[in-house]
Amino acid sequence: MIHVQHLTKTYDDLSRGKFVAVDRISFSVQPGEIFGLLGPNGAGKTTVLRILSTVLSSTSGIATVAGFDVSADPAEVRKRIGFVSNNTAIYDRMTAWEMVEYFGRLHGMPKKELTDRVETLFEQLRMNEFRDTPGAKMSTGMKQKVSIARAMVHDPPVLIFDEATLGLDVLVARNLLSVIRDLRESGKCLIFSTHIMSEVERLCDRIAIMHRGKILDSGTLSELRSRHSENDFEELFFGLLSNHESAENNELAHDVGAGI
Ligand SMILES: Nc1ncnc2c1ncn2[C@@H]1O[C@H](COP(=O)(O)OP(=O)(O)OP(=O)(O)O)[C@@H](O)[C@H]1O
Repeated sequence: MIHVQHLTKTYDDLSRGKFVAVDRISFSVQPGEIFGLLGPNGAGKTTVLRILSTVLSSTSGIATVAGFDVSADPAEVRKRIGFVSNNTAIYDRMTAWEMVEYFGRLHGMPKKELTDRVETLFEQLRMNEFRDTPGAKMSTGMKQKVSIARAMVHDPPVLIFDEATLGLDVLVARNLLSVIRDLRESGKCLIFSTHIMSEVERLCDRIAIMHRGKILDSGTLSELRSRHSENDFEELFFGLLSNHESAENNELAHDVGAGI
């Protein structure tokens, strides 16, 4: 469903010059699977997800969603993808219902189909008690549900959650994780990015650990544990990060020594 191969993104940064934010990464995600992108701030997660959702172009490499190339067929990709982040704008004066319906209209959904779909979503995400509440009066949890509903209104087979639990209290975050599990059961293809280790441990079928633009390793939790002979996931994660940093520093020292 999602295929990423040797994907690279270089930014022209005023202070850092050419900066490689994503460095030749590859991964695939299948329907009915939750794929976790785990990495510290600045690892490159958001950049990858923004390329997949067609809002950012890559420098090189290939990314396809449901068989459509993100650069060649962005409109086809957008039809098949929903994006949930932690900073989706919620309009103060629109009600929950109006906001979700509005996004359905943007996707060109016919009236009857749209009304049925919004009914189903409000039921599924338990949003009926605040369907007429305007954005200005919503709690953080209500706003997050509206963000999810509007990302799902066109029933995309792929859903991307970018640091979606950031700033949520534990109860709301827990509820979101359970919604994501339900989506997996319904066969959706899901990518979940976070810097919180316990979330990927509890939720994800496969995990890619990202740092400084690279995927350091990926696999199921048990594959990662056995490959690195480490049962404690936190130890495993920090071990991978610090090995990578030492290797990069050694490479740099070698290049400086050789006058490169
Ligand atoms: N427009 C830009 N111009 C220059 N550098 C950028 C730009 N956008 C992102 N970066 C840099 O690219 C790197 C990766 O950023 P990105 O936001 O993808 O990381 P992330 O893993 O999502 O981290 P975070 O959780 O902090 O958002 C960072 O060093 C960031 O400063």
